Amino acid sequence: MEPLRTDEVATHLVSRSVRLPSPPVTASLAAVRRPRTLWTAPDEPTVVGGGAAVTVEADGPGRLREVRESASALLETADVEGPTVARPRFFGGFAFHEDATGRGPWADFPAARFVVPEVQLVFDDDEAWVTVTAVDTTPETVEDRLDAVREMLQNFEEAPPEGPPGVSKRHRTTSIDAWRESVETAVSRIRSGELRKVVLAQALEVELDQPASVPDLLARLGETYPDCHRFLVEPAMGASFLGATPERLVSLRGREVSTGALAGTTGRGDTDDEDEWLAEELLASEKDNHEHELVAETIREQLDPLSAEIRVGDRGVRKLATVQHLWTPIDATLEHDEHVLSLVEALHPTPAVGGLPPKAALDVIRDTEPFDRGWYAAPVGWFDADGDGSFAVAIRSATVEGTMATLFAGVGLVADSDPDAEWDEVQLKYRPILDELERDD
Ligand SMILES: C=C(O[C@H]1C=CC=C(C(=O)O)[C@@H]1O)C(=O)O
Repeated sequence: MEPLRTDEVATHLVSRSVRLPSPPVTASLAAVRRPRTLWTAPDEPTVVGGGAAVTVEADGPGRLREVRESASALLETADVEGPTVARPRFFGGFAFHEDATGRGPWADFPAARFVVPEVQLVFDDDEAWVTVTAVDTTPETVEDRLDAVREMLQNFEEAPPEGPPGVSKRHRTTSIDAWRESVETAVSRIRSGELRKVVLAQALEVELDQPASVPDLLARLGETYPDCHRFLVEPAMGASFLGATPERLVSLRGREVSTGALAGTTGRGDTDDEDEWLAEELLASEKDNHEHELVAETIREQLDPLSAEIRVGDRGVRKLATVQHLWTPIDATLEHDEHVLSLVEALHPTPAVGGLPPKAALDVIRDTEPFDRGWYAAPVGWFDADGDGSFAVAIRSATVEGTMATLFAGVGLVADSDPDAEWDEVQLKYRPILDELERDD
């Protein structure tokens, strides 16, 4: 089906849900058809989506508003029967830059793309629900399809999990010399007062020994990074974009907002003592605290005009399998009702992935990075008919297409950043995905 452009007349959505004996998440993802969706987030039901009942795309500076308007028109008139947990939702995301170029693995990724899955499975504690949504059809047709999908899921034979596919070749988009030069130039611009912080990234293209199984890859990421947001978004054809990100951009329920600042990084120790020492060193580091404070301060400033109250928690250390980060939880209560996409628009890109001032930082990123960021470091997530929703920042991520994968990782640069230390930090941030692609032998 052709995506709906935002200037098209809305069609009529029909959606029905039924409860299922909980099937395994990975098998469900393997069973549904493209474009597939996966969303898992701490304290939220996991969602698997298959197919697209409707697709909304937009580009340019008004892309978030356009998506919201098209989606709202569809959801407001939808004929929905089912419990709230199983309600149809739009899943998708945006490119990092509003004028996305779609180079390299991003050829099929527009500047903004959301789908209502045709088949949506929601896993909430021990319960699972399947929802079928279709456009311009009768409730009876949707109910028949729901029966067929339920039967297919119940009879689906789960294949044994595949291990990592193995990596045969690697190609860096940035050499160490080019990196040193870029970091030195960025740092001197920061020292001269032109900007305060910029996040520069690299891409790593890897050739796999065999095509990666996306459901298995995501399942392994879930075992190693259980507290991260895991996501999968796919255009109908072309690459899959997936990741396990520790960074929540924003979640909105009613008027309650949850977000946080995540910036400042160190490695994990080989022993408990070394790990603790690294965490203490991170908490005491002037450079990392400055890098972090710029993010926390900007999020507070961006939420301020929309909020009746903002609550900033204590700064602590968030430990992940391969790195540890400085982390400050930030919650707010909104003054008025808002759509989550308005908050996404206000917050993206935070200085954890862009920089400060935002425009100067984005110019440095565009002028320096020799590859297209595409959807890396951009918002991915979902929203519903009430404008509630949840978005993560798509870092610790990669595109996967057949036997090719492209991994992305970046670092925040401030006045006293050292090019070689930042290079090492980028390599650490490739690990979550690379570890699941490489074979041990
Ligand atoms: C841009 C990335 O990480 C950001 C999030 C946490 C810590 C960061 C840092 O310490 O530089 C980055 O700002 C990435 O992983 O690609």
